[in-house]
Amino acid sequence: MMTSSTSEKPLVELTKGVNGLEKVILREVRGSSAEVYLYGGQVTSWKNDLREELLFVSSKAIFKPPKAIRGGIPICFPQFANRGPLESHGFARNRFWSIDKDPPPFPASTSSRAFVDLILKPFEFRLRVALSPAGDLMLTSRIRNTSTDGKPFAFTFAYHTYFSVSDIRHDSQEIVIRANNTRCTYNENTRFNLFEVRVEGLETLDYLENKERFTEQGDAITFESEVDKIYLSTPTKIAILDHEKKRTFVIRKDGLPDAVVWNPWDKRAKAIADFGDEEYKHMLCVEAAAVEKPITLKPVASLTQREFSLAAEKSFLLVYIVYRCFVAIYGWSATMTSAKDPLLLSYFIFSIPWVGSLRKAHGLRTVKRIITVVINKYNMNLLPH
Ligand SMILES: O=P(O)(O)OC[C@H]1O[C@@H](O)[C@H](O)[C@@H](O)[C@@H]1O
Repeated sequence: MMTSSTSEKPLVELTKGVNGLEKVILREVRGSSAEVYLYGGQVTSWKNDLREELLFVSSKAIFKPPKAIRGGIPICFPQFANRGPLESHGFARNRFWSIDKDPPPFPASTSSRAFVDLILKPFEFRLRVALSPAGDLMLTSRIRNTSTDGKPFAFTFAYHTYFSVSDIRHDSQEIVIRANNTRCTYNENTRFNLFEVRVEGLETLDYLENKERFTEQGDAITFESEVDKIYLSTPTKIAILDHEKKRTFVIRKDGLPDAVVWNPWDKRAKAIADFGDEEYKHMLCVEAAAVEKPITLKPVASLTQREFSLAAEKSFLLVYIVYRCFVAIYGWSATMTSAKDPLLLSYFIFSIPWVGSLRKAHGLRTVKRIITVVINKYNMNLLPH
């Protein structure tokens, strides 16, 4: 399992973490790293090459059995939430896993040298956590039906990922008007905030909320209250855009059709003992999952493999705005004029001084609003499905 590097620190290191619990540190030469606790087989840290933490772990997390660690990537297995007779989210997240010294060969080839193989017995749940040279985090679960009673094995599953985000809330503004000694205030919840955290890839999909089925509206998902939704039949790629941190998380998943989106918001946060009252602002769970339809393994050693990877890409607000404007203008002119590319390009170029003069006359805020309205109106997704 352990691989040496030419740099000072090893690529894979087994060490002690909080409360003396064993953890494995994965490092890549460019500086990215990840940490995995054997307790829960749980990733608790993933840092990019600038050593910025990308996952959220609560300051109140209890690193002690039987409580699962609040944050990182707990694994929900063999039951998601309370959808069955077991404890909430199953037991994989509060059992001790072992290092799998002799894992069976991996079907998928990987260029990663920083990885660890874990196993949860007696179920034969094998987990590989790998860090790619570019700093992407990859988790692969291989689960075998080891039952000898000839029965199939059905389970639900989730990689319950807690992402670290700048501030999940919409930018709420209090406007105060004074007239004749009367003070009038109102809260404007600006849906036009370009800095909001948004999830793309789930719009227009069906979701379950409190066991009822709804359909998401056309816009990308933004947050202004508690969210606990299970999106169904989701694409293999979902993105979380966080312009304030200049970061886009790209989640890629295979064999996990659902995606759970969870943030407890202020009231529920207060009711969770191992979670800070204000911490909901800086976390967002987007979980690659199989919830609605359990995964069923036939009897006699049948095996399934479920993959999941995370990339954190730098995003630049200006480039994003320009891109979205271009896409919006393209969409508009294609509908209105059936114009061809050179004409579209000229629309785009001519729009730049127009944006400049609008800014002079009405301020940056108005320009931002107009741009966002156009973007939202045409709802051009950044990600191809
Ligand atoms: O407190 P737990 O058991 O870790 O669960 C946290 C949340 O996990 C989410 O995945 C569920 O959708 C929520 O319903 C749940 O509240």
